[in-house]
Amino acid sequence: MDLDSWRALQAAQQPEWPDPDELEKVVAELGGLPPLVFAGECDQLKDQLAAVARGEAFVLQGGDCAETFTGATADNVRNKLKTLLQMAIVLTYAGRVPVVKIGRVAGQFAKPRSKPTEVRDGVELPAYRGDMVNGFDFTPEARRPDPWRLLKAYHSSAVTLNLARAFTKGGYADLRQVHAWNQDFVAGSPSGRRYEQLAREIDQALAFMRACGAEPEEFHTVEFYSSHEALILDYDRALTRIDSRTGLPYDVSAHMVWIGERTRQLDGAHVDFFAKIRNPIGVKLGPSTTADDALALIEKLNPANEAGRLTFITRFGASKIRDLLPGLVKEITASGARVAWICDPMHGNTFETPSGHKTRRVDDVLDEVAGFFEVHRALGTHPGGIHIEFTGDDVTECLGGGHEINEADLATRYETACDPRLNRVQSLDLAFRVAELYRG
Ligand SMILES: O=C[C@H](O)[C@H](O)COP(=O)(O)O
Ligand SMILES: C=C(OP(=O)(O)O)C(=O)O
Repeated sequence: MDLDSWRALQAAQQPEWPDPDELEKVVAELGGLPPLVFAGECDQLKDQLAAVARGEAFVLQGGDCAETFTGATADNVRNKLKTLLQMAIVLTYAGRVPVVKIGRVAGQFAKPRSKPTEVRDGVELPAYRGDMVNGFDFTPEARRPDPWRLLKAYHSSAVTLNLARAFTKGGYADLRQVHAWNQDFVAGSPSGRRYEQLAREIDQALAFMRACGAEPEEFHTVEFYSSHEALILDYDRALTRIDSRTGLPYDVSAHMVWIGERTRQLDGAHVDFFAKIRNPIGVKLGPSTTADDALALIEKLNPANEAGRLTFITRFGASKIRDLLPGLVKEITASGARVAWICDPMHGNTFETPSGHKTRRVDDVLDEVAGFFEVHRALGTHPGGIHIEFTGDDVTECLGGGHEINEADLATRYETACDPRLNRVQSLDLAFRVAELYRG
């Protein structure tokens, strides 16, 4: 199998590295570094995603739009996990469904952009493409792509994943901590109070289980998986290893990787590379996707029709999902293809305010999710999960939600390096809404 056949194809959204020799050195170094995840863990996630495709579990996938090197701190990682755990417990308890927890973490350092350059006050510089490629500051030095950043992305991913593993396996994710996840600014919000009630019910259920002598391992730790958009192919190729058990290639930079809306060209480099690796993979599908496009992607990426291998992450926008999703789901279901369907209610709902802030309305996010459930319920197919951009902090990047953030508030704590994220209260609101939709 030629793992490098993608090199002969058109690869969209790649940086123009100024010095190919430097890139070669970095890639050689990355190639000798240990895996961040094990192939067996990727297989385990694939099995869980197969359950999602069968309608037996639900995916909660989320994290920053763009992770940053300076953001890889204990507080940040803990706050993100706390949010994810709170959302997952709401979905599990109120939605009555097993939740597969996947972070957009430990590798989400590269961004596709609509325009290759950015202009400010008449000065034009390369667009920021994520910390893996260049710096956020608007200076020629920062915006120059630097291949040594690939190595920094690896180390930052390792640090983040190490923390995430420690938090999820070392007691923090224990169900007895269910109240601790609800502290600070989130606790006083309506969803925070609703959560507290739910946590009390969980306490009682746990006490009852303990009294019965039952205390399964699952109550003390959670399975948590990493994922990112595998955009910069030099990075993901350098971290692809042959699994000693099976002799098959896995991208060991994350458990799951996905192809973005801007790089899913059927004859492009990304699809070719993804066809070779054995991880569970996702493909983002935007409003221009036809059923034929999706069927051709299935043929290339999952010819064996293995459940759990391929997840479609739709991101149509609230105003389009009810018109565009049914045709796609109908034809793909009729073809017999086994895919999991996940809704990304963020990327089709972005707009810019007159103040120049990229934002999203929480109402649009909720509406797209509602549309996703309506379409799948009407067709008898499984609404398999959500894919969101969120943070564990009290940021003001999306409009509306529990604390009613309005346009004038956006500048207060607008901290994203790329697209606007839900804050923790908004994320919790969403989790309650999704749980209702799931049970309904
Ligand atoms: O996160 C997604 C994309 O990278 C992002 O939406 C592109 O943003 P842009 O239109 O500002 O380039
Ligand atoms: C770029 C992203 O999304 P999309 O490919 O759907 O635009 C993303 O999820 O970061």
